[in-house]
Amino acid sequence: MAPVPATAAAAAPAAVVSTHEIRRAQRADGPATVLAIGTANPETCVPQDEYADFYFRVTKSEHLPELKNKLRRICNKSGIEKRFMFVNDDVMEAHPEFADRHLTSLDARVEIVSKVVPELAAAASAKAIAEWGRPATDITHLIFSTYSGVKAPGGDRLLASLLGLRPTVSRTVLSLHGCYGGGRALQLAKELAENNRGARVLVACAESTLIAFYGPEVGCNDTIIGQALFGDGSGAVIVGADPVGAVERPLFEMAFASQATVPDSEGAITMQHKKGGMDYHIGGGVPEMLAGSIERCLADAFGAIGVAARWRDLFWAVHPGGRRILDLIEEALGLDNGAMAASRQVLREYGNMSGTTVIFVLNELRRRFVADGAEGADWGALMAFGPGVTVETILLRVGSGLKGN
Ligand SMILES: CCCCCCCCCCCCCCCCCC(=O)SCCNC(=O)CCNC(=O)[C@H](O)C(C)(C)COP(=O)(O)OP(=O)(O)OC[C@H]1O[C@@H](n2cnc3c(N)ncnc32)[C@H](O)[C@@H]1OP(=O)(O)O
Repeated sequence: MAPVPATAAAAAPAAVVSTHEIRRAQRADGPATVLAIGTANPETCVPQDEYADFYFRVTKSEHLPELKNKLRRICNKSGIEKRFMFVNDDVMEAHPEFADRHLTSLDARVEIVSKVVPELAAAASAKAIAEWGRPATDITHLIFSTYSGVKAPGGDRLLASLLGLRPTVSRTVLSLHGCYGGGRALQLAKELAENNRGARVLVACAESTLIAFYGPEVGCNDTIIGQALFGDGSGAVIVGADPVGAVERPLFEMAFASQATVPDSEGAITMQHKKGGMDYHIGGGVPEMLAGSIERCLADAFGAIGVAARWRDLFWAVHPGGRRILDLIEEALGLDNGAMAASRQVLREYGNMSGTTVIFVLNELRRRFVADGAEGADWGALMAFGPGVTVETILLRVGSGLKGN
């Protein structure tokens, strides 16, 4: 053992405190709680019934009428009415190479998204911080999730600076989690908030399809399905334990969180950055695969905390990956058609914004609780899915800030 220098020995505390005591003092007393939510979208809004015309025009693909009809058919059945996006006529005029995935375009795409995605996240975060009611410098941890982040220093650094966060804010980036990014970020925020007394964690998810926007190709149905479903948006949540009475408003308590990987599902959803933009695959059997796994995930989660839950008594914040996913999950759990109204509303108004969508759903649920005085369900489940295939489950309880509105 190395000798202890005299100066270090002199600086040692008089009373010996065990690391167990130090650890106990660091832990929060209560559960991680959602304290504020904010959302934002880019300006360009395309109605779903005009999307096929827009897409085939800007990608100069009118010579493929069968694919255009297929996109129209899927758009009609998508349960989506409109979507927001950064891609518009100006972007495509400035970057005609984006229309052809075989041309090199990743550098140009990264150049754009590494600016606009953190800016969008800043817009959503600023709303969350304003609602929270405390200064941005009280944020202790930042978790930034996006599939557009392929650069260092990353969007988390730009976001922290746009918001004026303290230089000691502890930053983490989650990348390429796709549609389970929001669920993963919230789970991580729960761990941080409960294990660091006084921590206030800003979760910011932001997605832009610009990184993966290219023209249609015969034989590549993934492109058509992606074009029919996905949109751009950002959602931000502030999570902390032991809310400060007069200032902070507990919206949802996070009682338990878990992650599960669906067996034999590795190739079902994939994403990979390539020279012509982000390549993705969404297998045809994804809705069935999720519907077949969801009940086990819920039973395991409620079993772990010893709560006997009846599915139809819960409130639901489920990632609306596609209309059929919500239909099959409702069927698998024996739920009424209205159980996932918040997810369906977000799908209708924004499409699938990948990892950020579940935050929009949480915001919509909050809106509904405020509107009806938090009548009804006390317990609920947030569920998000993505590549892996990965299922994130968070058990929620309505917070005191939503009761008696
Ligand atoms: C803003 C714009 C720009 C966008 C750019 C794109 C950028 C995307 C970038 C993001 C990539 C990230 C991906 C990774 C993350 C995924 C995470 C998830 O959400 S996981 C969840 C991801 N979401 C899902 O998994 C979507 C779930 N699916 C659904 O919700 C529904 O199936 C539906 C709405 C698509 C169609 O309604 P439904 O009642 O089923 O109607 P029908 O039975 O009548 O079929 C109509 C047509 O659809 C066809 N088709 C169907 N599926 C697929 C497929 N996978 N594949 C190909 N085709 C498919 C079918 O063959 C038929 O064709 P046709 O015979 O007419 O020629």
